[in-house]
Amino acid sequence: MSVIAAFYGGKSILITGATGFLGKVLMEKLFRTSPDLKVIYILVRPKAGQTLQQRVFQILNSKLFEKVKEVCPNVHEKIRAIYADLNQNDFAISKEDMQELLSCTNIIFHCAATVRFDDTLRHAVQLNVTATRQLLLMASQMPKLEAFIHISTAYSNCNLKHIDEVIYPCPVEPKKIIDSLEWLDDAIIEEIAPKLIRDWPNIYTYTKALGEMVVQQESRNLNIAIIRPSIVGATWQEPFPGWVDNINGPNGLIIAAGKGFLLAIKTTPMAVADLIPVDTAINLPLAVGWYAAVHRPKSMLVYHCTSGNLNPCNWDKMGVQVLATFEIQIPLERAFRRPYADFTTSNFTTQYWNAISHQAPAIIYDFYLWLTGRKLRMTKVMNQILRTASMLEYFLNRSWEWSTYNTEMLMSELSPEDQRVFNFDVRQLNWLEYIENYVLGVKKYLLKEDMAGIPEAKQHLKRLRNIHYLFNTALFLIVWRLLIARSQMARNVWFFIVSFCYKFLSYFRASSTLKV
Ligand SMILES: CCCCCCCCCCCCCCCCCCCCCCCCCC(=O)SCCNC(=O)CCNC(=O)[C@H](O)C(C)(C)COP(=O)(O)OP(=O)(O)OC[C@H]1O[C@@H](n2cnc3c(N)ncnc32)[C@H](O)[C@@H]1OP(=O)(O)O
Ligand SMILES: NC(=O)C1=CN([C@@H]2O[C@H](COP(=O)(O)OP(=O)(O)OC[C@H]3O[C@@H](n4cnc5c(N)ncnc54)[C@H](OP(=O)(O)O)[C@@H]3O)[C@@H](O)[C@H]2O)C=CC1
Repeated sequence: MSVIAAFYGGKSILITGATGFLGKVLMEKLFRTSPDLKVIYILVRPKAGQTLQQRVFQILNSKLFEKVKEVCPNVHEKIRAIYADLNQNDFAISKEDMQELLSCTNIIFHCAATVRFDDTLRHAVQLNVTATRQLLLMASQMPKLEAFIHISTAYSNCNLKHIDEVIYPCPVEPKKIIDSLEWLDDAIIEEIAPKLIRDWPNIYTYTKALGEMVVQQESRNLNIAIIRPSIVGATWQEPFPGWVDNINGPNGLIIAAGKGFLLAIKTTPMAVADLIPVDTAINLPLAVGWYAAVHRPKSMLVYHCTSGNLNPCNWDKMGVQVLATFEIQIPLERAFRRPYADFTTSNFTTQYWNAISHQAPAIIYDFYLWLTGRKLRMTKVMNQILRTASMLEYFLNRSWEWSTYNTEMLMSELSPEDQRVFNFDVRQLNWLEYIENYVLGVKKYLLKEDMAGIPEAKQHLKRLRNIHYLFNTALFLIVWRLLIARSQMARNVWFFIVSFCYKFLSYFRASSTLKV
């Protein structure tokens, strides 16, 4: 029997960000392994025309929750969606709901955040810093609270090369930033943002670092732990391999490569691709929640949830495997070109590829759409992909060392059964198999493509390959013909090649005649 699963039995658990990528997987695992838990409170806002109930209904009826419904048939009764907007004072939670949360909650998993790299400083501070402070204030009024687990990111200190499992101070106090945002207007805030974030690559990582500082400063006598996952990817094993449902992190680029939109990207091939499967990234907080509540460590512990130092994989290996899977086994439907990718570290080559292989074909394709009276779209899609690629460049061209002392220590504290049920040992991960399942998951669960369409997609790739060869041959012949017409040197080379071939063939024919 799993000690951790038993620990969550009968508990009231509060999750923020439960409608997000990590939040959904966390909720699924809790219901599947501890179906006897009392209730999961989730703080949700209405979105895209859907009420809270519709959002919860959609999540519970998704493929991800299929196994949960078998193990925990009354899952609908155990989930309590509470209206909340983390951008508002007191999260806009009603008095009655607030009372219930304060008096009943045993464990908090704080996953909500804005993960956009290009968010405004005001919004990112509000969500990643102020809301965290507000939640800690709420937590301090919860008499039954046993543990508060804060999900941060391994890149919150990506301005450093070696990162330990400690909280590093930010140059400016979070409180000062929160206070000044109250009276500064948006234009000024955006002007000072680059000066504030200094050597952080974007507002997201900077505000996550501020969020950690707030957790440290406002921890009072709470039992808190911080988890820092690196780049979170599709599920490895649970509830089934390859599940993924958003275009963040690598997902958008994987699609762009598979569809043949993206043929090159500025990447250091040997840099470590520090991916972590989402099921691993939630098993660790679940184990930490148990450990913090039961063992009550004297100080707040930080846990790195990374793969680089235990089971490294580089971008080259990852890129090659992604492309091979698309090309040979699981092509995407209606690809624009054959999946192919070049890794370049030079700015000049990147600009060249962007102009010749990305923007020019997009413009030509849009011209064709215009001629045939259809809506232009390729240039917009291509610009979006190139913008995303340039935002991710920072992470594709650097490697970090994260120490994992606390994570490994926790691993050794678990019983063999818990090590199996709440596995976060990435040393057991087979990258090639994982990437294959990941690519399959992108096709099946993210793009919702039918597997029955694979033969047709393969035929389409074959046609694209033939068009590619035909196009290259025609281009070569045209260029060569023009060169011969205009340059004496080209004519000499041509003459040399033809006479060499002729001599070689004559010699070959003569020697075979002699043998007879
Ligand atoms: C060898 C490799 C070389 C490869 C060679 C070539 C390829 C070879 C193969 C590939 C190799 C494999 C690895 C690849 C490298 C991975 C690197 C990963 C590094 C990650 C580091 C992360 C570190 C930190 C980790 C963390 O700690 S945390 C999380 C990280 N955070 C993020 O990852 C957010 C980033 N992104 C943004 O910040 C925003 O995305 C932004 C970018 C500003 C754009 O923003 P924008 O242009 O506005 O575009 P979007 O709004 O995003 O959407 C755009 C459109 O897609 C639509 N759409 C949104 N959803 C969906 C959805 N489900 N389904 C369908 N559509 C959707 C949306 O409707 C909109 O369509 P529309 O409405 O325009 O028609
Ligand atoms: N994905 C990754 O690669 C990594 C993620 N992390 C961290 O993990 C955590 C979860 O990330 P992930 O699941 O990927 O992010 P998502 O963007 O998928 O989910 C974010 C969650 O926060 C909620 N949220 C955002 N704004 C509000 C608001 N104003 N009020 C209420 N809820 C809000 C969203 O709700 P709604 O659905 O309504 O928008 C959603 O549930 C974050 O803290 C992130 O920093 C760390 C490392 C890597």
